[in-house]
Amino acid sequence: MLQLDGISAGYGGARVLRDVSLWLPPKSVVALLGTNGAGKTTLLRVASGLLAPTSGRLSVDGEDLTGKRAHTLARSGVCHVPEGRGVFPTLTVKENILIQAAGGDVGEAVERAVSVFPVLGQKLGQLAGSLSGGQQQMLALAHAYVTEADYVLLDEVSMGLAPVVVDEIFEFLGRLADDGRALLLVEQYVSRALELADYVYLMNRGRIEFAGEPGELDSDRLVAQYLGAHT
Ligand SMILES: Nc1ncnc2c1ncn2[C@@H]1O[C@H](COP(=O)(O)OP(=O)(O)OP(=O)(O)O)[C@@H](O)[C@H]1O
Repeated sequence: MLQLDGISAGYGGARVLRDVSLWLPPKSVVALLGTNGAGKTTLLRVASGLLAPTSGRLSVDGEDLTGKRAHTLARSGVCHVPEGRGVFPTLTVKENILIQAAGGDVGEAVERAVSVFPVLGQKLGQLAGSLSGGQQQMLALAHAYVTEADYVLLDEVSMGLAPVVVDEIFEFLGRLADDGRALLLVEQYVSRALELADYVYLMNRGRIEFAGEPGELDSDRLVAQYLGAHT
């Protein structure tokens, strides 16, 4: 279990998260939804060790990792696919995969990445920055599969992509979930996220305002209060 208990965090003097608790059980899919600026990205950053909380506790499989850096969280099985294109644009696709593999077998890593997104196999020597937006996102997402992370944090990975690419990405997320990875999904395509999710948290102004199963959510209220047009 990836567990955040009573987390407060922010940037400089600005407090963003206020006493947030969220649990991501193994092999589950949890959706984290909320308005722009609610603190979803900040929560993922705390969960992956990119931002130290000012109070509260972060643990993975029972081990207290509060205040530990991102590489320690990565070693404990946490993979963060960040907002935007999480690739190194001036490195080739193959070099990006090599970095994702973090010292593992490169040939095997390339094979795994290409098995989930075959198009990457034709682009291995190309600079990641020259790929289309969708292909860059596929490369970023391949990280989760290549590293065999148990807990995958996904920050709006379908943002700004063509519908056909969004379909492919959701298919991949379903495959990751079937593969037994736990997914924490921050997503603007709410209904698609809820189709995959076992559990959902709604966040507003740095606090969790609802936690429960998707079936318990009143979808009209959800759309009106939190989300705007992307359903
Ligand atoms: N690096 C930063 N320095 C200072 N303030 C920040 C920083 N990153 C985010 N914030 C502020 O923290 C608050 C929460 O931002 P965050 O990105 O976590 O929200 P979010 O729910 O992910 O929103 P969005 O859907 O717009 O990405 C916002 O008020 C934002 O302006």
